[in-house]
Amino acid sequence: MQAVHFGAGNIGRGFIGETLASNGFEIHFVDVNSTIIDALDQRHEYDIELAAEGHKKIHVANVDGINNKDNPDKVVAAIENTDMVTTAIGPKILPFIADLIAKGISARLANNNTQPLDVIACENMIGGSQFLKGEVYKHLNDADKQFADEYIGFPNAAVDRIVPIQHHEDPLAVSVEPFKEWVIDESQMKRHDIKLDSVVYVPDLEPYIERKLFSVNSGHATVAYTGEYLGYKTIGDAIKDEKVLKQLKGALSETGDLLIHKWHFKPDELKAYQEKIISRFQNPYISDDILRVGRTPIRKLGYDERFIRPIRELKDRNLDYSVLLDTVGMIFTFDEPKDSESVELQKLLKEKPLVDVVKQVTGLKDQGLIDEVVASVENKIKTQA
Ligand SMILES: NC(=O)c1ccc[n+]([C@@H]2O[C@H](COP(=O)([O-])OP(=O)(O)OC[C@H]3O[C@@H](n4cnc5c(N)ncnc54)[C@H](O)[C@@H]3O)[C@@H](O)[C@H]2O)c1
Ligand SMILES: O=P(O)(O)OC[C@@H](O)[C@@H](O)[C@H](O)[C@H](O)CO
Repeated sequence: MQAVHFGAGNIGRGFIGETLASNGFEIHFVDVNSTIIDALDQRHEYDIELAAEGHKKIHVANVDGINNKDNPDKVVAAIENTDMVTTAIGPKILPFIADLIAKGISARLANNNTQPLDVIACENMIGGSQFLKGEVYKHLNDADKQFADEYIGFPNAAVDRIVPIQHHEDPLAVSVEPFKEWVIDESQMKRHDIKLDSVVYVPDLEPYIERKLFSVNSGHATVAYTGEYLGYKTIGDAIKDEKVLKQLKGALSETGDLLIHKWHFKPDELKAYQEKIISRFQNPYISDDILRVGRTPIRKLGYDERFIRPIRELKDRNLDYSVLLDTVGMIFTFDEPKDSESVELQKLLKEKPLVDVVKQVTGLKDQGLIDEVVASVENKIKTQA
């Protein structure tokens, strides 16, 4: 079995690569980072280390690397014959790889390759694979689209494993937390004979992706933005501060209420899930930078993202969202010169009235909520000064 995986970064090598390799796949990693791609192509193997007592090593073999900037035709040829396509490159990058996937689909039609294929976006976003499908279809003609409708699936997925930015001499080495969870929407698949061991297949992904995004990611981001606001640099240091832990627990309590009301998760099971998440953030074997977890704040302030969506949906149900709103105020103070979206957000705040920036980045139309976000930001700017 062959897989083409876009994004040989932290989660790509540290989780998707591990899972595909342990299921017997030969993996063609596609990336624009020539250091990583050259090393994969020369060595055909790498090691993952578990960030836990014992530091267990997992060996991944049968891999190579293709640089899509230098060798786009090689990527298309790989897709033409592959059994699976996966991505972990970041939601905003998906549109930039869509044309290559489209060319791969056209090549399958030209060669009459009617073996069904699933393209699975493993990104932190709701509806990631279906979003990618929309981008891919922009590059297909009518015949290609008809072929893709029949043979190419874009099943949404949720992936969960904390993989911080890596600092090793070996560019391929990757240290990951032991916890891992990969869930795929079975109803959107075309290639039903491939069922990966250790992956959970569900008939409807929505409850799972919302539970993941609004627990792990809303919580993680709450620690990052509260921690940064209080002057911390890492998640591990920030979460030791009682104020940060209280903010995290408050945020999880609010998103938990939403998940229970909307999806009927059992309160006891959700509580255990949340407690596990808190302990994962406290893992002493991981050093995760606030800069990474808080990265791309404009994306994280999006309408369907980890703060604004639960806030909107809690408001619709007359439930409390005060801690989430308070945290949103702190996101606007996230001032990190190394993060281009943080720089852009700070620039917007200098150039435009606050209310316009809030409307632009959150996409909110509800004037009451817009006013509440503005008040929260003003409060945070005032108390920070
Ligand atoms: N790291 C985690 O803990 C984690 C966990 C779950 C999900 N995710 C999600 O996985 C995705 C990737 O995150 P990451 O932490 O691995 O990021 P990362 O920066 O480590 O990896 C992204 C990789 O994509 C590559 N890339 C960028 N533009 C590209 C392009 N045009 N073509 C090909 N490759 C390109 C980069 O060079 C990089 O190697 C994100 O959506 C993230 O939300 C991350
Ligand atoms: O990847 P992002 O920027 O959407 O979110 C940052 C972290 O919260 C995220 O990468 C987590 O580590 C991951 O989602 C854990 O599964």
